[in-house]
Amino acid sequence: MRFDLSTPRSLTAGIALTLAVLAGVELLPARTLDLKGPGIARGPYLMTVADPDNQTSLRWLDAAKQRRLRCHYTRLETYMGCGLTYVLSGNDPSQGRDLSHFDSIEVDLSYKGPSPFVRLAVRNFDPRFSKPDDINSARFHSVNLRLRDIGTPVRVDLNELTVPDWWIHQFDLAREYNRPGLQNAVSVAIDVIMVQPGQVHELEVRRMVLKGQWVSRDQVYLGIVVAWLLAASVMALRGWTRLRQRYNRQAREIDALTARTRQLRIEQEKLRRLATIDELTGVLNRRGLEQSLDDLEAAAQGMTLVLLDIDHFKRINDRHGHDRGDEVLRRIAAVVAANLRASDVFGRWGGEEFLIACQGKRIRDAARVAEKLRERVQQSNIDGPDGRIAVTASFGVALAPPGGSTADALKRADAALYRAKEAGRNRVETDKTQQSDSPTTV
Ligand SMILES: Nc1nc2c(ncn2[C@@H]2O[C@H](COP(=O)(O)OP(=O)(O)OP(=O)(O)O)[C@@H](O)[C@H]2O)c(=O)[nH]1
Repeated sequence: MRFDLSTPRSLTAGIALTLAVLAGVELLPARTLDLKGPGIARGPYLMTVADPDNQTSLRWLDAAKQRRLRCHYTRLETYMGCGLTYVLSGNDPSQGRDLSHFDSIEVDLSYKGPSPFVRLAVRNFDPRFSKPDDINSARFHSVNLRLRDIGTPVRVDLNELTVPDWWIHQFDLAREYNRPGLQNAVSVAIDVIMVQPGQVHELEVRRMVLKGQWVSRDQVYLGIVVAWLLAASVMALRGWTRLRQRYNRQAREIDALTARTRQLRIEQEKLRRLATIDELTGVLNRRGLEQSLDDLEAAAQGMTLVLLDIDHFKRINDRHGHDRGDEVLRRIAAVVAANLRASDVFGRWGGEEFLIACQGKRIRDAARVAEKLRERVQQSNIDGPDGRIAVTASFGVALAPPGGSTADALKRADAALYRAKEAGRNRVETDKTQQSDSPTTV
């Protein structure tokens, strides 16, 4: 199963696992170390010095079990030890046991005597300052157990152990060395201090067991937090990657759509152009001309219209054939186009008839343009296998004043053209009804 926190199933599984781990930590049996157990510590040793008299002042009451000891000093000695020691180091006095994993020590002891408390002490060998040949240089930690606290098994938290002032003063070390720490404990002792001559102290140590967790709760909690953070990070990363992939895919789709739209626009433009272009001559066809005239009319700036009709074109067709007739049409279109301005609108109005719309021209100027075109057409004789084709054209010119009707102007241009034909062809006639010399431009 893929662990995905975004699914309710995985989330439930994650929560269940967390609860199971938390419960497991609570239910896990405690880690124990019985100092009196076999092979754990050497001893217990009586706290004697090499003074043969002390042998009698300090002795086991049960030599076989070595649990009960009695101290009775009859006179003041240099060292009046009254207690027992468990040695945790082996042959190498600098190698002790790491007790830092333990939280507490359970002691079961009894005491009879005048002392108000019994002392529990642990020494820790620290290679930074402890010397193997001087056990006193191993850092001393102790806690005093008052009489009301003993007699029955008592649990002493290892945090209660402190480094006493006398030890700090004696070694005068840097402050950080005086902090409690049991990473390398070399001995654990139970004793009575400030023993006076004549006093009798009886001490029995029945149990000394260290207790702790196999895994520290803090570590477990930290592990759980880290695991959830990791899972959340993986989720976030996966989500981000998915978003990124979706974004890239959509970006690619948008690119493809944009390219397709661009292509369609180009094709549409091509089609639009094709629909407005005369296939034979390549100039605007009637539809194209009508669109352009509509635009000019909408601009309301006025225009002059020149209708051009090839003279006796039927005869050309008849004499030279339809193909040559087509060629003449193409040639005339080219000649006219070459003699117009870019702003002029020009196209084939139908058959052998062409229309020129000049924006903002006086009718006189338009007539002049028509005259020039007439000459150019006349000069454009077309040579062919069956001889030269003489071509002329007649022109009708009319004015569409600003805001005036183009259709009306076209009729008048047509009437003028008719007159040109009537008058013998190869000539320019202008519309008489709307003659005006005022410019149509603003
Ligand atoms: N080759 C060719 N001929 C065409 C085309 N369109 C029209 N025509 C011909 O053009 C001729 C026009 O003849 P008419 O309208 O009688 O006019 P015309 O012979 O030019 O006489 P006028 O205009 O009076 O000088 C017809 O014979 C049409 O068939 C074309 O695309 N190609």
